[in-house]
Amino acid sequence: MEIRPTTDQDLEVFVDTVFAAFGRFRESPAEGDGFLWSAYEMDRNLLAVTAEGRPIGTAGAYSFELTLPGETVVPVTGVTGVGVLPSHRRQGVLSAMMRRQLTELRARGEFLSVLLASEAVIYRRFGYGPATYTERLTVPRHRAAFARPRGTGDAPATGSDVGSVELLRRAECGEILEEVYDRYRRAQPGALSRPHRWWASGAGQPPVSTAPRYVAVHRDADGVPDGYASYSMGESETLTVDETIATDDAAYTALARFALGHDLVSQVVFKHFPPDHPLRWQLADFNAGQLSNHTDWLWVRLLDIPRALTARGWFTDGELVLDVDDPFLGEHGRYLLTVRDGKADCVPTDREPDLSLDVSDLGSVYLGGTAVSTLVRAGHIRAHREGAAALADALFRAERAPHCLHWF
Ligand SMILES: CC(=O)SCCNC(=O)CCNC(=O)[C@H](O)C(C)(C)COP(=O)(O)OP(=O)(O)OC[C@H]1O[C@@H](n2cnc3c(N)ncnc32)[C@H](O)[C@@H]1OP(=O)(O)O
Repeated sequence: MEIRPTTDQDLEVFVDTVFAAFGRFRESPAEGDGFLWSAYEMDRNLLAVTAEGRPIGTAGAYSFELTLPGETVVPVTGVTGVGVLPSHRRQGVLSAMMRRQLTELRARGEFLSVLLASEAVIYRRFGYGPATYTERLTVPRHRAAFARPRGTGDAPATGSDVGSVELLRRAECGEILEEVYDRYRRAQPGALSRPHRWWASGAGQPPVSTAPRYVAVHRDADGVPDGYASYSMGESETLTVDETIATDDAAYTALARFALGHDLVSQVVFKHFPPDHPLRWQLADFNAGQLSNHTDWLWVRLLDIPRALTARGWFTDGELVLDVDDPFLGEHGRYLLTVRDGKADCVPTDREPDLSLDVSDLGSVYLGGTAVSTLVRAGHIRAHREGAAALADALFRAERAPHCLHWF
């Protein structure tokens, strides 16, 4: 077996191999998936081939930006299109591709890679940890009344809207979606960029794909778009919102009100509902909205620990010694992390550790979406002194729960 880089000439064979690994036929893509492969960067992908030259495995890489806590935007690799033909599984093909890919990413100077895992049992061994989560909120319309907001004097009350909502179709508002998404993702920890070629080629799920959708565009008091909700109405009088993107809470609330105010609808499903979103608190009946499909979304892998830890913003001062194992790459390091005034310093140390952890666990806590204390209680992370987990919880916290809804 050989693993080789691909070029544009390999696009067809790469796509065919990915489809075969997923047991799908290219001729009948799943509804709304769009043409994901039109965003492939063929100079970044890998193909595993047999000695006879037959393709058996694929691993792709996209160039994204990721927003870290503290509104820091950094380059990351989005690993994608990973597959091995059913005839060649459990013989180490994926492991060889992952090793090659991680080595190449480091050689390019990358310090973070991310992915969406098809199965949660695959990627921890390669150093990835689940770092953002998503869920679905279903609200029956007859229970969707909003609580009366508390107004203070002449100031706008929470949930009151000084803007407007315009109803458009997906085909007529591509530029607005792209522009609003870009402003949103720069301030949202855990969010990924959606490069122009994704929107231009419809590579992804709605509303990136050009599947027919209605789009409610929210504009602020000056008429500038500051949010959108892409949605469709389907079976069982259900209105399904693909994604709600808003640059502030007022725009989000206005779009939620818009969706929940539809006639001929008995329930509204908000896909990709952010885990810490206040919408349930805004409804008169706290239990009106049912959360379901809570699942992992973005998995994070640190390739350069000091660089990754000093790149993000921090919100509490403190000092921790982290003892980090990276079994897949056969590495081990002990680092003194010192945070002062929002910035971190991270240097090798031989001091006694506060916490011992695997690099995959560091990936899970890195964006602030998984509490260190949870992983201590789960037996993943070892705390060596009392108070270490609580301090680490406070340190790794982000300004809000990280959330990613880009599908790739
Ligand atoms: C980012 C993405 O693209 S996610 C998409 C991932 N791809 C898919 O889900 C498509 C369908 N599945 C596949 O193509 C293959 O099963 C893959 C790519 C997941 C695994 O490829 P393989 O070449 O079989 O993996 P490999 O032989 O290197 O396995 C390495 C280890 O992981 C384990 N492993 C690999 N896949 C799985 C799995 N799906 N479930 C449980 N264990 C797994 C193997 O048992 C092995 O364990 P060991 O080291 O203890 O023996």
